[in-house]
Amino acid sequence: MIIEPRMRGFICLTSHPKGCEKNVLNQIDYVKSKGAIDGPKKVLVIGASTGFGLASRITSAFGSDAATIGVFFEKAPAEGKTASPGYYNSLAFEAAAGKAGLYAKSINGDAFSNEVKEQTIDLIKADLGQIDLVIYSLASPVRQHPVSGVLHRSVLKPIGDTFTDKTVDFHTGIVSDVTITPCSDEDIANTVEVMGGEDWAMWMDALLNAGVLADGAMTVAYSYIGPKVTEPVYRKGTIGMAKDHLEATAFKITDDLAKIGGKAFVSVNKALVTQASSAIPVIPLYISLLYKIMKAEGTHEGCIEQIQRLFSARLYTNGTIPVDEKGRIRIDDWEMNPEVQKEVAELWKGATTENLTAIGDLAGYKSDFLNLFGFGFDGVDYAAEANEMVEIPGLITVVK
Ligand SMILES: NC(=O)c1ccc[n+]([C@@H]2O[C@H](COP(=O)([O-])OP(=O)(O)OC[C@H]3O[C@@H](n4cnc5c(N)ncnc54)[C@H](O)[C@@H]3O)[C@@H](O)[C@H]2O)c1
Repeated sequence: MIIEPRMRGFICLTSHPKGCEKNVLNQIDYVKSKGAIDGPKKVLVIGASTGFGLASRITSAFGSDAATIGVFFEKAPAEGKTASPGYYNSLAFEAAAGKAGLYAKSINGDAFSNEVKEQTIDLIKADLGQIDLVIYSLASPVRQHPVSGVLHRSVLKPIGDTFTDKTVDFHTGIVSDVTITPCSDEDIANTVEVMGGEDWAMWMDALLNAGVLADGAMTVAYSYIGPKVTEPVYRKGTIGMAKDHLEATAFKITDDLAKIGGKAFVSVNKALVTQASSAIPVIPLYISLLYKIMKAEGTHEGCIEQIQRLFSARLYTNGTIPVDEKGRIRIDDWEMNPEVQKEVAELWKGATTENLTAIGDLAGYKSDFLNLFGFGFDGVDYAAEANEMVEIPGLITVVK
């Protein structure tokens, strides 16, 4: 079928297999162009199909020749209906890994469930024995708790006060005010259940108890801090409470891993266009302004540049891993540069529908967003028939 983007709100309902392949191949080329990293050899990536998780899988495989197991929750294709982009990304990744002689297998299912954890452990035991790096990169709006069975839904709300500020509808370019009423205590608790550190700790516990973590194994989860303008809805809002919990969980996991000499880290990454971040009010306007400034000064990075730098300049340097006063790795350093932040704050004050295309990088935002779904890549013939039914060979699908 001919596949075109079909937008609904902040998601795109279709994705292009050839375009997703191009997206993955571009990222592989980038990692290869930066040279080898003396990095991990056997890696589990939880949330491996898009965004930072996909970039972590690609960097591990093509930067360090690592064998990778990827866990994700993606929609497989059906006749006349495209798969979700993470599915096609993973297909392309596995094909490229196979060509390069690298082990790569994937598990599609709910990572919050016991079943997916058990399947993953079985696969590690059967194929890899032990792993030396676990990347935890889930972004999800819901989590069914594996013990209580309760379905928790996360919310993106301020705490205490109603929040009003600018936001942009990145499809239309219209800048308007958005008002978000404060959350309830239950909202905070639910968001922490979904995006906090409990599931990360459960994974590490299960892997450790099963004996599938190598001596000195490391685990890294991703967090975000961001600027003052997004603080009420992000870092000081419900999601920020979840990130506080995730960051605190790193210390608990490090204690648990002491017996194998392992360590847990949180890496604070840059704000980027991903499916997860497009859903957060205010963030798209901030990202449009940030991109403009960082591109002008030559410091702009996407997921792959961020993660390649995280591996090569932070995690695997043969020296101590540098952390901030709260024990976090900072790869958002270029974003949080005070000069950059000062410029964003200035632009923010004057941003309107009329001037955003000039003062911000709305075009870059839109193009990155389309790219997430495999659209807008040079070298892909979008007018040609594409086979939506391509499937990942050997994919383990876990249905509860
Ligand atoms: N995007 C940003 O600007 C940004 C910045 C800093 C940190 N982060 C953090 O990075 C992490 C990853 O975010 P992203 O933006 O790359 O998100 P993303 O939406 O691109 O990726 C999410 C991944 O999680 C998987 N997933 C979701 N629910 C799942 C489930 N129930 N079971 C199995 N897999 C599931 C998806 O399949 C996908 O692989 C998050 O913790 C996020 O907070 C994001």
